[in-house]
Amino acid sequence: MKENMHTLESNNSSLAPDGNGKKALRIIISGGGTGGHIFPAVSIANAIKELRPDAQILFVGAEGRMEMQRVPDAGYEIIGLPIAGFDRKHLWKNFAVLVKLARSQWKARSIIRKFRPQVAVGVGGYASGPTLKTAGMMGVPTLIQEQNSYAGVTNKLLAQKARKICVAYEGMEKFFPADKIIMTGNPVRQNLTKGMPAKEEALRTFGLQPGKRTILVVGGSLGARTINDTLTAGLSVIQANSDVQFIWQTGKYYHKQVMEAVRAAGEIPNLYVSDFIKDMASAYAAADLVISRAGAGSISEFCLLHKAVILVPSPNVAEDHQTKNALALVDKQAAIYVKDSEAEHKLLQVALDVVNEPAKLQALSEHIAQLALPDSARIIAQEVIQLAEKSGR
Ligand SMILES: CC(=O)N[C@H]1[C@@H](OP(=O)(O)OP(=O)(O)OC[C@H]2O[C@@H](n3ccc(=O)[nH]c3=O)[C@H](O)[C@@H]2O)O[C@H](CO)[C@@H](O)[C@@H]1O
Repeated sequence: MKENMHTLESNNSSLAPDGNGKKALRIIISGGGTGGHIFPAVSIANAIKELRPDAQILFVGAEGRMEMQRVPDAGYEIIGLPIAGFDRKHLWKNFAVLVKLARSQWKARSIIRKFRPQVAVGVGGYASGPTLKTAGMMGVPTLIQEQNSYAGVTNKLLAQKARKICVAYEGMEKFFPADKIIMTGNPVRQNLTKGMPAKEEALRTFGLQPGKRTILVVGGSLGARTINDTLTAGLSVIQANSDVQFIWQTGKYYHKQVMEAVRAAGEIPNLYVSDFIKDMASAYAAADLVISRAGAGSISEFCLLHKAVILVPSPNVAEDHQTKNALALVDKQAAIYVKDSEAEHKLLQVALDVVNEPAKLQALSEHIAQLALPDSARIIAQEVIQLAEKSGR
């Protein structure tokens, strides 16, 4: 923290215009909790930097959450707030949550005072609440980005004060003031759309063989119990189908248990297992077919990369929004849908059938490609820069 504060102080010394006579930009991006919030944020930051390399960008996240590792990995500075979510099961525990919220607002205030941003961008997740609320109260213009077809609680609250609301689905006027909405799609990390590795090279990074059909299995940024249980129960099927290879992301929480089962099953050379895949560009390049949860960010990536996919939406998310995300694709023959409750008895067989049917893979890929919304990060970055330039700060 001391180090962060040191950087903040040095940021203060650069409030003057840059060498080109343009105003030096200072932008806060806040939110996180899961990859679905963090990676769009990183992508927006990258696009701002592409347009304005002089811009200073500071992330504000939640202490102990995934963004505290992933944002520095992407090359940006982040400060954590001591924020936590409300515990709906144990109401008595929420006193501590309220104290953390107050401390977070106080800390956000001090960060904003020191960094003096011209704009604060919220991408959803715990930290964006206190950061954007405080920014709004201090007169800093705010922009929010909603990834899903169903608006999160934090974004709904922040929408009243926000200047712009960037969305990825039609019909978001149900949640947000229509005049602030801009249809941008979800920003995807630039390394996934530019300069992907060749398939053979990608397979080698996972220790897999070139020339074999490959299935990438991802359970969103945190992993998915149903998908992991299905593959664990199917280890002998995977072993028996050695002409098909698997790249399996388990998520941090399930990794140990999965690895025990994999070790007990004996040698499976056609299987690569990891808790989290940092190099998603290689994972996508290697895959002929993807099995995945239906998180909004993942779906945007499948569309942009034209990936044939089987979606197993999580039934445990607000308003069942992953099923809605998935059905929007399934209705256009752009994805295959397997219900969470049916995954264990049919997912693996459906995947093995489809991956061996080139015409089906091709059709899925062509249909999903039509749903891609490219340029999302750049469009959002332009909005952010415009707000910053207009602000009197
Ligand atoms: C359980 C839950 O609350 N899920 C929500 C969460 O999903 P989740 O955090 O899983 O997010 P998404 O599916 O939207 O995106 C996952 C992101 O993680 C990346 N990735 C994934 C695995 C991996 O090993 N490495 C890696 O880099 C993917 O490339 C993608 O960029 O946020 C989404 C966007 O708000 C929501 O739609 C989801 O419903």
